[in-house]
Amino acid sequence: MGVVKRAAATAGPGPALEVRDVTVRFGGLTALDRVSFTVPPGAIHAIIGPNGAGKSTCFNVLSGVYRATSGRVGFGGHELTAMAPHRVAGVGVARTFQNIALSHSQTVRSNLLTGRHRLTGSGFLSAGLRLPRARGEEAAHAERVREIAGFVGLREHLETEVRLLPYGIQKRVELARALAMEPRLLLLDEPVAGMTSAERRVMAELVAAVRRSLGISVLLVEHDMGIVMRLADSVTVLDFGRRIADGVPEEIQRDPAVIRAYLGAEEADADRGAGPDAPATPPTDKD
Ligand SMILES: Nc1ncnc2c1ncn2[C@@H]1O[C@H](COP(=O)(O)OP(=O)(O)OP(=O)(O)O)[C@@H](O)[C@H]1O
Repeated sequence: MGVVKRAAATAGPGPALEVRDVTVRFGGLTALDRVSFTVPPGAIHAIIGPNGAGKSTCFNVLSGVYRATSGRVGFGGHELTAMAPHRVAGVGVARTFQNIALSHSQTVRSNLLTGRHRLTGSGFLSAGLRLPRARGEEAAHAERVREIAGFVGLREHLETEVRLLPYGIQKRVELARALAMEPRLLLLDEPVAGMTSAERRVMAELVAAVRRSLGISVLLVEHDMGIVMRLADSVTVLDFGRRIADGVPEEIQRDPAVIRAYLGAEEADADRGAGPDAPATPPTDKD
């Protein structure tokens, strides 16, 4: 992995993310029920909980995909709950997706350049006409894409079409595309899902490096408790849309309500005949 600095435009610590009393209802179902938590600048914060707890709904509210029924999400003076996804990205919040959302028939380079479009000051018209300012910008974007690709260990794959790469590397391209947007807060939706243990280790190191080297805050949804307990400074636990615990990983692992929620989920899976690979896992750091 190479060295990359935070881009000048986003230098300095970003603001805190403040989620306050967010409720989301789908008809009669309350997917999130007055959920609150804070992600301080430069922190790695995880949201965990059994299946159906409301984690994805929470991400979708933060990234502008879902509108909250009530509550607020503040980020540096911006109210995210009122914004469409492209505007959320515009204030420095980038996300990755549980299922990779890249242009598979395009190269890694063009996927990363797409991630930078919101930063293109001279606009597509002048870029199309290749005016001098646009040409300068184009070169700066190309250089930054090379740096970011180096940072996530993708430089040798820049000219490869995404569909030809192994899954674990595609997940890194997804992370790199989010970084190409020069975010101040990164929302990672199950970044190690479906990976081998070697790929998981690489991704965990990368996420730690994103915070350490770039100072970017990270909000993480992840089922792999080993990764969560190793990476996160603090954890919010959801169950049936409610926040049942919030604290440092060591506290969370010992919290009786958390243990009950996970054991309850396991019993429910057992009742439904789910096998030993059922995803609900009590939050130990041994898996
Ligand atoms: N668009 C939607 N319309 C209706 N119900 C929804 C919608 N999105 C989520 N839900 C419901 O809201 C609840 C929370 O779902 P959500 O996907 O947020 O949970 P989760 O914690 O991310 O689960 P998993 O770990 O399985 O991904 C579930 O009961 C789900 O069925």
